Amino acid sequence: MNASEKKFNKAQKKCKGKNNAALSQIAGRNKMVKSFQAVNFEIQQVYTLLLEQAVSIDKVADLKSKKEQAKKYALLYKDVTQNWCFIRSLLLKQIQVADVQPLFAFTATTYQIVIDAFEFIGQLMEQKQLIKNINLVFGFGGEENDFQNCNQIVKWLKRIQSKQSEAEINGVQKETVLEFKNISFGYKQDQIICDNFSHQFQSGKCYAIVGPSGSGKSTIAALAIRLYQIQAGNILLDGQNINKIKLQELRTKITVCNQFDPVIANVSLKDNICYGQMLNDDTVNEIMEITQIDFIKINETVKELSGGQKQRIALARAIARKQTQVLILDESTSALDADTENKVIQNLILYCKQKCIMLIMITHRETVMKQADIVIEMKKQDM
Ligand SMILES: Nc1ncnc2c1ncn2[C@@H]1O[C@H](COP(=O)(O)OP(=O)(O)OP(=O)(O)O)[C@@H](O)[C@H]1O
Repeated sequence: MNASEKKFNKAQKKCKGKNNAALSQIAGRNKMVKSFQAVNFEIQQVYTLLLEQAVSIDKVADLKSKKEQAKKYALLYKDVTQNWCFIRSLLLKQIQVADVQPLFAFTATTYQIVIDAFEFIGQLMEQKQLIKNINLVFGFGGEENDFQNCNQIVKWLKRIQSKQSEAEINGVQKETVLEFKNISFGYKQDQIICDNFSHQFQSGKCYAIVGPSGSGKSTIAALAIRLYQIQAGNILLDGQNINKIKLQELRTKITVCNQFDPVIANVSLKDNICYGQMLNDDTVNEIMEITQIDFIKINETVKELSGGQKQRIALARAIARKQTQVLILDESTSALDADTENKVIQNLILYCKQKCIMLIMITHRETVMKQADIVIEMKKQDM
């Protein structure tokens, strides 16, 4: 066991039971947020929370002189808004500072989010002592300056948000090829998960990726959207190396609906599905039909949901992304009963064929596998 693994194990022990589960969940949700790149929606969510906190402040004095400072904060904020699950959990007091302290010991990149979020909060509160700052964010009982920053951020976020909304509409569908060319990857140097994997995926076709647990199916999805860097080979989207494609653009073209607990915001079903995009009610209703969402009305606020209901909203959100050319479903229907799952998969396949979207389903279910045009079997590597 090397030094970082020892640290990791020690930290995990400290971060007992419930906290550990909550943090893993947040890390998973954060991955989902990263892959969706729906920054404007995330901004709106955090913005609402901040606004609620700052509501008692009437107006901001001397905005102009603080413009540059506010811009800096806003840009920083935008960058880390991808980590909003974590920040939001802090703001909502769902987790406490003490819960996350052990994570500082983690060296794995997954937990970089924690450090990013802490750095952000630190900078937001103008470099004051870190923990003290976090308490200020929690309570918003701080000095006037903090509120001013908060209001300025809000204004800048609004501008960033309106620009992004404009950019996100007008999706076009076209023929797409996603090619994995002799790729090799392992999370650790001495542990190969994908060994010389190659496959060419075409749009309009439906694929199933199957194989034993741990064979690297989800890893393939993560590599396609550059959550990790491959160690050998190339991944090409329409002939272009994905490393050369802007992350935002790549993750707009390739949507991964993963098996993590999806982020469901306490807003209307429509807003949860649109997730920052502008869609009309007819489109949302059509998506609800495809994904068999019949347990809640379009304008109803989403509250308590079962696992299968959450999964259907996550699926709806994935297919609602207008610029998606490649849709990867990573066991996205695993919590549905057999009947509903079959209906949803059938509808999805039809929808993707009509729209010329490449559909890749990662699954353990034979019924799902049977509906695919092409089945790709992953093999577990010897460790
Ligand atoms: N973030 C990570 N850090 C380190 N190892 C990881 C990480 N994610 C997955 N692994 C390891 O990589 C291997 C492949 O995992 P992956 O999730 O891709 O498999 P899978 O075929 O999708 O499995 P399942 O069918 O159980 O979902 C597993 O041994 C897993 O423990």
